[in-house]
Amino acid sequence: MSQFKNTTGYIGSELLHTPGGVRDTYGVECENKLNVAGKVHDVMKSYGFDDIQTPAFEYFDIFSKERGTASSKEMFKFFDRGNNTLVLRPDMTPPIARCVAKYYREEQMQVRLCYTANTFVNTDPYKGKLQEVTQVGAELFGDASSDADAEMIALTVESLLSSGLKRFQLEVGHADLFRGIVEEAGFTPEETEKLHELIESKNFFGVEDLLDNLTVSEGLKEVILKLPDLLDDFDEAAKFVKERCQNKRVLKALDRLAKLDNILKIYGFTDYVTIDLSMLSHYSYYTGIIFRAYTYGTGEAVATGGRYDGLVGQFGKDTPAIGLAIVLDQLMLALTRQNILDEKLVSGCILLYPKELREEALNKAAALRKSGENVQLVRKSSQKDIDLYKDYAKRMNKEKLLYLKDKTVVEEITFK
Ligand SMILES: N[C@@H](Cc1c[nH]c[nH+]1)C(=O)O
Repeated sequence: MSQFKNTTGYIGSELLHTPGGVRDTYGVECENKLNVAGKVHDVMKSYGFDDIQTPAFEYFDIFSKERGTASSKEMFKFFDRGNNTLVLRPDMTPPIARCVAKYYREEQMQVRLCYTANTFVNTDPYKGKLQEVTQVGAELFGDASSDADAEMIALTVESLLSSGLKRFQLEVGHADLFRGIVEEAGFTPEETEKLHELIESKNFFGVEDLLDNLTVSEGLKEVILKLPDLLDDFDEAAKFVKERCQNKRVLKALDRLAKLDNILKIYGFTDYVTIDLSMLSHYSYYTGIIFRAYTYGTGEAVATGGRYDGLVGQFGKDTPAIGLAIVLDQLMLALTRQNILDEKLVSGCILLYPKELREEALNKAAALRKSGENVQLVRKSSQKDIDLYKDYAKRMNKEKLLYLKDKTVVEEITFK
């Protein structure tokens, strides 16, 4: 910040800014955000998840390269007094995995944990991406079954529906498909990274170019180039791949997706789900199914998740895991742009009293609060007209103004 007082001594507007990439949420927007977070959280609780909170910053090692989370350059780093490197968590999954290894080390059965927490990613602020987002997430440990896969997909669908969102698609893939294909092709890590990058940025001319310059069978080439178009019929897509690639990892992944597809039919959520065999994982800790949900109004995913059977083991407890996160800020953006949210939430009341009636007012406010009403006390200035208070109550989106006129008379003015 350059200077915050100008020559006349007034505080400059620089002081009112937040850094690029982070923002304030207030008023109706904040109310709506907390409401939606509450609804999603209720769905997670209804699936038997218990709450957990972890610190906003951790030792760097929790998020180091081996964990397979966000890259080091995408993290906000700083030092404690002992010169340890700390990071603002870019992702909730490694800290929860750490907790499971620490607090549930002996548990042999499922552990279900959920959270509402902010994550911080140090992206280029000029790219317009939020650097702090709220996630409402759930992680299921100790269950390697395809039933668990399907349940987490169902939970994602139900969480999104609970927010009021109606039109969205959950794309489901498998982390081992890409890995198996490049393994079969015998690509080097550098070639694999390049291919990953090109597919991720949907640069299929680039992909074709790259494949033309590598030694790779026609069949595999076809698989890599055609996969993104094979979204309509999973069985057809799987057949197409199997005819061209017999890699064990790939076959196992296809088998797993077929099982998932069958269980999802029982949930009745197949309309919301598309199996996309070309999907890539954005974090390398994923080992099984991966998924992301998209809707209108934002290009970014409103939910992300996947299976990560190797991560908790890195913290000392070998256990399978799968989880999801609803990206609340993206979801709110979509709900706003789709006109699903209330633009004006009216709630609570103001109890206005002259100072002579203080005791009556305090008693009345206490009684109203006990009965569940939200009450804001305002002492009336004898200089100010009642209309000023009416306008104020409206501006503050209150449902009503209660004006204590004398010991027993309350004038009620409602604004709904
Ligand atoms: N933490 C992941 C989502 C997730 C939760 N559990 C598994 N994956 C993300 O931020 O994208």
